[in-house]
Amino acid sequence: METWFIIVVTLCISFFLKSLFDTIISSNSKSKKKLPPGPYTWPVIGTLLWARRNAIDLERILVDLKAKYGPMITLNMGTHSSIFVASHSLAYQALIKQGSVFSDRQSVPSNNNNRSINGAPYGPTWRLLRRNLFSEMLHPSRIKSYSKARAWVLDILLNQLRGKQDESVKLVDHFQYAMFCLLVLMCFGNKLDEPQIKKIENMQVKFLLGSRRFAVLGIFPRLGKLIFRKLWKEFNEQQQEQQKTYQPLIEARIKAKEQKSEHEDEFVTCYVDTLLNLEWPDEKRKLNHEEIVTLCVEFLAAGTDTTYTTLQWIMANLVKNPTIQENLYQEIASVVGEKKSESTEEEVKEEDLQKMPYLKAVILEGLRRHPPGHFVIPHTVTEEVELNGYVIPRNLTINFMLADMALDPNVWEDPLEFKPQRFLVEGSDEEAFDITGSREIKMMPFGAGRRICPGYALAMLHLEYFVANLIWHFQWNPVEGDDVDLSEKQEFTIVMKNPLRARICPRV
Ligand code: HEM
Repeated sequence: METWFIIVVTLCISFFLKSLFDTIISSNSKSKKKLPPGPYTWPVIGTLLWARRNAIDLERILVDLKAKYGPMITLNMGTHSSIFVASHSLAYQALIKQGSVFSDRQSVPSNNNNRSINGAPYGPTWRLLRRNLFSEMLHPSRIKSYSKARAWVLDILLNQLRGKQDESVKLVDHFQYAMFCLLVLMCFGNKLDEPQIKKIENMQVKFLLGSRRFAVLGIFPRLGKLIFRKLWKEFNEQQQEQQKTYQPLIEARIKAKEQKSEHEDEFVTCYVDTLLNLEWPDEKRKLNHEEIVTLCVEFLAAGTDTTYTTLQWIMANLVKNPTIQENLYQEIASVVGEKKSESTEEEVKEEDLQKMPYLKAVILEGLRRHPPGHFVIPHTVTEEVELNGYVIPRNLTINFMLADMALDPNVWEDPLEFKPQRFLVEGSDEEAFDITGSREIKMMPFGAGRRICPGYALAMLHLEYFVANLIWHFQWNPVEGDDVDLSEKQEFTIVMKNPLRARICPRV
């Protein structure tokens, strides 16, 4: 018999058994309550159909299903079933009120026991790694210690853009390069040259684009190694390439730390330093270099793509809406004055950003209208639990439709419009918008609750700093005859289908 035929039959049988197993587990749940409603999907056919869909298709289907079934929907996607939540108040009940139950993760394909922050189950490994990132690298004082690094990267970006003044520039490439320069420095403590940054950029982008295909390896970890041999090989090769690239940077950092006393004033702690100090309490040993590389890959992936994608969406809206751009420029100029010379070293300083409520409103509106991820990373529950009268079993993933929530006309007036002023509370002492959702969830571009993005404050700072400076240094105009197109496309995040091009004109 042909090998491919055996593989297809094995695959179909295993998917069928897995679906059956899920159904049995769900129907055997301790509670007599039902799963949230949803359409019936044939196990094998369903698998083949779902395999072809991306997040944008999935979201469109879910929006239609929401109209029919309500704000909680169960979808059998062939290989697994998932529950989707499309309501602010239910997201609040789950992620904030019952946060400890709703913060687990399903295991993903991994050679390292899920020892990354986003992949680790809710427990001691996750707590250790997340606390290290949050209290070491993302502590406000550490974030501040990188202000010189941000000024260095801004200078690189402004010089690149000045060189392109009369062209219609494809901006996202420059935003991407800038974010990599910054995050690589924060990660490895070293200002790398352009070819090195480009190499890392390409490797990380390849890894992120592959991650959707690699997800299938986690569904049947053992059988998957046999069935998807080529994919496993590719996955392993990518991991080896990462090791080969990052290992020398880690070693260089260890050396630099040994010589630290010679350059004490210039020494700023980087992510690798914090990881080299960390110890697994259960095994009483330090992290090995392979484990450190995994965490560096995560740091770069989480901190670059999301931010430069959002930066592009925000700048696109400012090109499309000249009045909003002008209002923003007026606010910036009222705080720091007009730009006086051509120098790219002049900057809107970080401490000035606090005095710019309209800038903050522009960034929040960008995150509402164009969150880079339309769903959170799938959660699971630590124990079977009920939500809104339905059962959430342990073996199913639960996801939150954050982009859809941000367009709910019951919460947001004219939800499709880009209106930063909706975030301004004029003449009121009311606190600024709470992006963490700890009091109420109206939108959640960073997630909410215990798994909320730990990098949200850093991301907000990066967006505010770069948008303010890009608007203060240049006027941004549409390219003649080329209307800014806000259509979406899925890559790792949801990006502009037709990347932004603009004519940029220095203010001085
Ligand atoms: C505009 C920028 C960003 C957006 C919109 C964003 C959004 C998100 C979202 C939606 C999640 C999933 C939350 C969940 O599963 O419930 C997440 C997780 C995460 N993000 Fe971000 N993020 C951004 C920037 C960053 C930055 C700058 C870093 C760090 C340098 C970072 C590190 C992480 C990590 C480590 C996780 C996993 C958290 C966990 O599982 O406990 N992110 N982010």
